Amino acid sequence: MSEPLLTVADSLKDRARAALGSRNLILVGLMGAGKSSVGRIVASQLGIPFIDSDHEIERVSRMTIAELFAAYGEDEFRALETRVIKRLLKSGPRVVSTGGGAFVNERTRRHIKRGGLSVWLKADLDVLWERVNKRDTRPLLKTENPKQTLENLMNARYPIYAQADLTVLSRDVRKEIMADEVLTAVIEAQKESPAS
Ligand SMILES: Nc1ncnc2c1ncn2[C@@H]1O[C@H](COP(=O)(O)OP(=O)(O)O)[C@@H](O)[C@H]1O
Ligand SMILES: O=C(O)C1=C[C@@H](OP(=O)(O)O)[C@@H](O)[C@H](O)C1
Ligand SMILES: [Mg+2]
Repeated sequence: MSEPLLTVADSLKDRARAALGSRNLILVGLMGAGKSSVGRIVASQLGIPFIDSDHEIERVSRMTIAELFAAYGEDEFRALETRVIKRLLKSGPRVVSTGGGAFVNERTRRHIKRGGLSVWLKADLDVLWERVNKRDTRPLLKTENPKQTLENLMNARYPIYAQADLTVLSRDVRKEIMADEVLTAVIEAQKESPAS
């Protein structure tokens, strides 16, 4: 009797899982890029735990991100974010979705670079804006002109996100398709650098 053929989708998951090994996969990029929602799908495809650093920060502090910014300011939030991400990356494999400012912070970036394979979900301004303007939970966008603020953040941060190991273009396609593209990028990276 012949062996059942693996479906294309199964082989994508399996190949990505093998390529990742015991490393963590860390999603970085601007607000609205899809780190939290795509990261969750990627983890479930890979069959490994998913953690969103913002959710973990909210869990340990018992405050929302907005409350933390309001009560302690951005610098304190960044210090807490560094500690939480350092701890989350201590063991793997996991998919860790970070908040948009995490990779921009030098200390946090160092932990991410050491802690696994980083993926930048890169999107253009209109895609990001369409997504973030539907919710008012992001303290950095509570400005007179939030779209301009987002554009300023893009200009300041994109050269830094470009230091991530991999880049995947985040566009208006289903989140499942974005997740498959992340898996494909993990496989491709392994082909280019099999020792890693
Ligand atoms: N590929 C996508 N297509 C449509 N909507 C998306 C896509 N990716 C994310 N979203 C939506 O955009 C918003 C921001 O996504 P989220 O995952 O929270 O981004 P991030 O964590 O990078 O800020 C959410 O409402 C999410 O459902
Ligand atoms: O870009 C940033 O500095 C931030 C992004 C947010 O996460 P998302 O990128 O998941 O929205 C959250 O960590 C906080 O509001 C600060
Ligand atoms: Mg998020």
